[in-house]
Amino acid sequence: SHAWGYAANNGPDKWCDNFPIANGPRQSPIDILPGAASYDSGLKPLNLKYDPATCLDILNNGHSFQVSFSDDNDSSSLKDGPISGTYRLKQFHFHWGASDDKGSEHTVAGTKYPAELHLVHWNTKYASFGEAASQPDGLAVVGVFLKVNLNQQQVAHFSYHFQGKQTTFPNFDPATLLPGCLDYWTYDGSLTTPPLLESVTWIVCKEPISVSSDQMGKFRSLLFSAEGESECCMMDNYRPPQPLKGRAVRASFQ
Ligand SMILES: CC[C@H](CNC(=O)c1ccc(S(N)(=O)=O)cc1)c1ccc2[nH]ccc2c1
Ligand SMILES: [Zn+2]
Repeated sequence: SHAWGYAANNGPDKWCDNFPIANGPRQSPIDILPGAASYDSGLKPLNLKYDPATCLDILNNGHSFQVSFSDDNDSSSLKDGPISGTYRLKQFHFHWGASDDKGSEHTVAGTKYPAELHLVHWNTKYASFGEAASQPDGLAVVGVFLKVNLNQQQVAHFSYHFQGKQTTFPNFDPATLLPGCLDYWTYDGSLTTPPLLESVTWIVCKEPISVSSDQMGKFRSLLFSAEGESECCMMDNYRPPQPLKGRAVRASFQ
């Protein structure tokens, strides 16, 4: 399989070599221009329902760490917002930078946040995540910006893991990662990592959540490398904004 990553030799500028859709018409992330987003009164509030009992494990997959959820029923799911039907939570993960001045994938009028959370959901009109991931309305990802609040307590205790390391992570409630205000921008986009499939309805929250600088330090202590390999800290695992190519960005708020 393709050894894509975020280094100079296998990073975002090289992904088009093995994944030509990288230059497709609905790639993500994008730079969100609030002044150019059109308020759509038809957009409903997000209806997020998460059951901590569905939280399975935490895995360092070599590109980020992801917390996976059992998705054999609707107990952790997303409805309303810009979507129709029910989308089940599959996993969440983060993207972050080597320093607090970068790390988010979406940007807001050029502003980069130190990190970005992605809550990945799939449309239950399809049989599985894998099938949904290849459909234009298959996935819905809720993006939440993280900002550093110097005396903020820990968001969650993710200690460092080698690539491939997996540990149980019982009863984590992802609702604790949501901002108080769920105003959002929405647009049609893609996965932000290979295979870059153009199957994502993006829902990016306007309000960031706060994390401690210690928490950011813990992210940066994660490793891209596997056990026994020369240690390579996991950071700057973000794709830069991609061309909008005429897409509309709608706002759920005025
Ligand atoms: C279909 C892709 C999937 C792996 N990737 C993801 O699940 C994924 C999810 C969200 C985002 S983001 N940053 O946009 O929120 C990026 C990637 C995936 C799943 C099963 C697979 N079997 C073989 C290959 C393979 C790839
Ligand atoms: Zn992501």
